[in-house]
Amino acid sequence: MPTEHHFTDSAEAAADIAIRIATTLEQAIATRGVATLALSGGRSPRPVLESLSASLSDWRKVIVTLVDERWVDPTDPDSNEKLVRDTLLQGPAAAARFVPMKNAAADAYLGQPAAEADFAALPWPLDIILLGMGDDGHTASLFPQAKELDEGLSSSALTIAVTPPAAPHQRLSLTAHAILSSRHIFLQISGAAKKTVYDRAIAGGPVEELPIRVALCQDAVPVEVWISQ
Ligand SMILES: O=C1O[C@H](COP(=O)(O)O)[C@@H](O)[C@H](O)[C@H]1O
Repeated sequence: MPTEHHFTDSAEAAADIAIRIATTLEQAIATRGVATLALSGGRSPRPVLESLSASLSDWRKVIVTLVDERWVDPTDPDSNEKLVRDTLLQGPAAAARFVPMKNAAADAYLGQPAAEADFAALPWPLDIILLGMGDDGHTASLFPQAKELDEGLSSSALTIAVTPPAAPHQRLSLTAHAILSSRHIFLQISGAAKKTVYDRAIAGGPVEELPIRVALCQDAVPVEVWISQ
């Protein structure tokens, strides 16, 4: 079962996640000389990333990457890379090494092999995977009812190209295998709608129905969840 942290205020939750990420990265650097952090996109992580940027003094030994990406130009407002560059990778945090998911290929399916090679070159297991969750129970870009979902749940690859059934843009996503090849999974849940989905997910059931169960219904990797209004 995940360890839950409850907050009434989402800003306080975001600040607490940032502190927890920073201390975990510092421990990883002290132990292994390098720390790795894979971030989700969307709306939820913005305050975490803004707070985290100033929470660590030395970013030079940190590798930052993504959990998923929309196959759009990195200047597009929907780009998760843009979110991370605009929020986290500012000031001293610009010294971190950022590994993008998006490359120059024309679409996510054509780009997946090069992205897979980039991700295979990272030092696994990653130290932290920060997950979000959509109101449909998707995490990363493992969407319920996507035609690639079974492969995303069972593949031994690290990455998969995905066409979301009801969301814009082709995606590249970490697979379930990659998500569970991490030392820590942190999950951010804010708002009543997501809390309802989260409660359904931890009650058990098929992972295909609510893919966030990949992270919640397993014992291999410790999971911490920050829940706020
Ligand atoms: O499309 C995505 O959605 C989820 C949830 O995003 P949010 O805007 O509801 O916070 C996110 O975790 C994922 O990385 C993103 O690409």
